[in-house]
Amino acid sequence: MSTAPLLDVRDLEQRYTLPRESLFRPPGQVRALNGVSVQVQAGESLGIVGESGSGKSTFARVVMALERPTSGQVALLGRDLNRLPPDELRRARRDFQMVFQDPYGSLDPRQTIARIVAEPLTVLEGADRTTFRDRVAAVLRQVGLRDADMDKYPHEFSGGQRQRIAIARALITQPKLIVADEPVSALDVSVQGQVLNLMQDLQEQFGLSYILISHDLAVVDYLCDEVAVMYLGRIVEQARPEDLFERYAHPYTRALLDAVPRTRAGGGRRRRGAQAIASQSAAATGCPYAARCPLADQHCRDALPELRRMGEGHLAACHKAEAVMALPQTVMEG
Ligand SMILES: Nc1ncnc2c1ncn2[C@@H]1O[C@H](COP(=O)(O)OP(=O)(O)OP(=O)(O)O)[C@@H](O)[C@H]1O
Repeated sequence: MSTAPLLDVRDLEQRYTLPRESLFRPPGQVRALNGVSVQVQAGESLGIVGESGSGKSTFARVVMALERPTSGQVALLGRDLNRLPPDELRRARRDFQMVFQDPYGSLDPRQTIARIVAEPLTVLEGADRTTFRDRVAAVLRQVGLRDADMDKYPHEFSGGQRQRIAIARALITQPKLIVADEPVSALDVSVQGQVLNLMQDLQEQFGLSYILISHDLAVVDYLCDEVAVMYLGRIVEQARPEDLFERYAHPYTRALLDAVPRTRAGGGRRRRGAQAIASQSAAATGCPYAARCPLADQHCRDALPELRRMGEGHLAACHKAEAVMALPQTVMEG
């Protein structure tokens, strides 16, 4: 039996016009999202990985309806968020919340934890924040903090605790989807696991879905049912984590895996190594990855590869996918 997805993203395009370099030249454009389609089922989690500049944060902002896409659709529970009147969009925000990367920068230092955590309710229900103390206390307990913490200020907490506070703020509206943009990358490695465990527990308890954006493949492996690999605004591979790590079909996925040595199932999480910044000056035709790809031939430079099925639930946009899958996939023996 197939059920309607919680989130249905279709053909998302986001172009930014760059400032004119000179009066005599037309302004340049960045195609931050280039035809992204993806679905998330209720209670399931999607990881988005890719280098800096691949469009991950743009995807998060557009899915959160913080910016309107140039074209394409973001439907949550069957409602196209970009077509909702402002009032309905404000009410719909109850169902999707965001957790940001920086637990230091994302919490207002002048506000108490109670006010910070109650903020989404204030926006939604417009009532006085003091009436929300019981609900704040309840979510603080859910994230492993104490009732008394609500009268403190952010500087009194460690990085991991601040991220728990940010998660509490996202949880307070009882959302169905939480978009988490690099939720643990600013934290010590020892604390990362605790926050990911908490996110997993909350998912089981409340049937939440996550979109988890990370440059760290180990993080998405831990928490996600499915992983999409982005390169220059496109999804170039999408699969269950075990397939992505053990049967990857795109050379860019291999390059990402090579950049972060790790072991599966061993808790061998590590911080990222040096990551190249992807260039947006991709040729209009051909595979955007061809210039960096060791397997590229003339066909790759001429024809854009579409996403195609490589196995059950496994998509890859590579003319050489079969050859990539036939390579010894030994990079994971970290
Ligand atoms: N408001 C904007 N105006 C112009 N260009 C933008 C804007 N936002 C993003 N971009 C460009 O869009 C591309 C994708 O950026 P985005 O921040 O989404 O990538 P990312 O994968 O999230 O990178 P990072 O991991 O560094 O956050 C980049 O080339 C970036 O410079």
